Amino acid sequence: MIRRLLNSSLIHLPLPLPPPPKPKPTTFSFPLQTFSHMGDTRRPSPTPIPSLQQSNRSELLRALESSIGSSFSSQPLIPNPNPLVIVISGPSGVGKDALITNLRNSRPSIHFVVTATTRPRRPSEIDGKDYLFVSKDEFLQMVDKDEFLEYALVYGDYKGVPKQQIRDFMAKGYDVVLRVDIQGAQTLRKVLGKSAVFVFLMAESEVDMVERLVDRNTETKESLLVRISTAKEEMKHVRNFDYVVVNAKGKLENAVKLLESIIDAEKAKAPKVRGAPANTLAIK
Ligand SMILES: Nc1ncnc2c1ncn2[C@@H]1O[C@H](COP(=O)(O)OP(=O)(O)OP(=O)(O)O)[C@@H](O)[C@H]1O
Repeated sequence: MIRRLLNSSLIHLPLPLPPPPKPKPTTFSFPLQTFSHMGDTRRPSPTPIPSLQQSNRSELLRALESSIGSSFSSQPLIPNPNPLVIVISGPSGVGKDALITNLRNSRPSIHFVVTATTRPRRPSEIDGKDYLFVSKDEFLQMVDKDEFLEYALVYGDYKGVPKQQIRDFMAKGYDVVLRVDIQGAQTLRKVLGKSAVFVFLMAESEVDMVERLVDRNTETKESLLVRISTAKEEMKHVRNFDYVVVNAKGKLENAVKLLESIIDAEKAKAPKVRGAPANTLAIK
């Protein structure tokens, strides 16, 4: 079974894929000579600057270039930002899957990493799209082959983030979103540090969170109790995250919008602000 899985390529990618972002320019040019030659007697006398209103545009630009002492580059002043890794986590039942399903629709250019899991597939889920459903033996063989960036035993089932998918998509310039439980987020923080963006998703109140789990109708009484008591404990980890998104009852779209704003703001950060550029992540 595991051989079939590996031979048929571990990564079941959602197709068709949107076009990847445009590749970055390889050079970054900036007019460095600006005023450094002022007073240099060897410099040829600058072309007189014609009237700003009446002159022809290219004539004016040539005269300005000549006065400045360098030509104006049409390359972007700031190269395209590096691909971003966004880690979405939060207690059970807060709406992580629901949020990601909605984000998928609004941001088709993001790659959503398909987590491998040994838990049974829920009726609404599609193998290879929502999760990669594997047996326990298959999962453990993948562990032996060091195929996971992070994996954990969550409520009796294994879940793991396949490395190769992240490498492949980041190499093509895609931003990637990972969905992990709280222990997974802690491990990923150690592996990725500040080069990934960690988002903690929470419900507005405990009662909302419990109601969502009950209404989802996927748990036994026992597993419901474990999830609820774990969730209370997990709320303490919120301070280790970069952002908190509250998924208020009936307002999933607001949570999606906030997450999109976070992604946009992270992409717009000045290059020096973030730590190591995300696409230089050492995923071994
Ligand atoms: N804002 C919301 N208001 C009401 N119900 C919601 C909201 N967001 C999600 N839900 C519902 O809450 C239930 C739990 O959501 P979901 O399965 O996405 O949680 P999860 O965090 O992925 O849980 P788990 O970690 O256990 O897989 C689902 O039935 C989902 O449709």
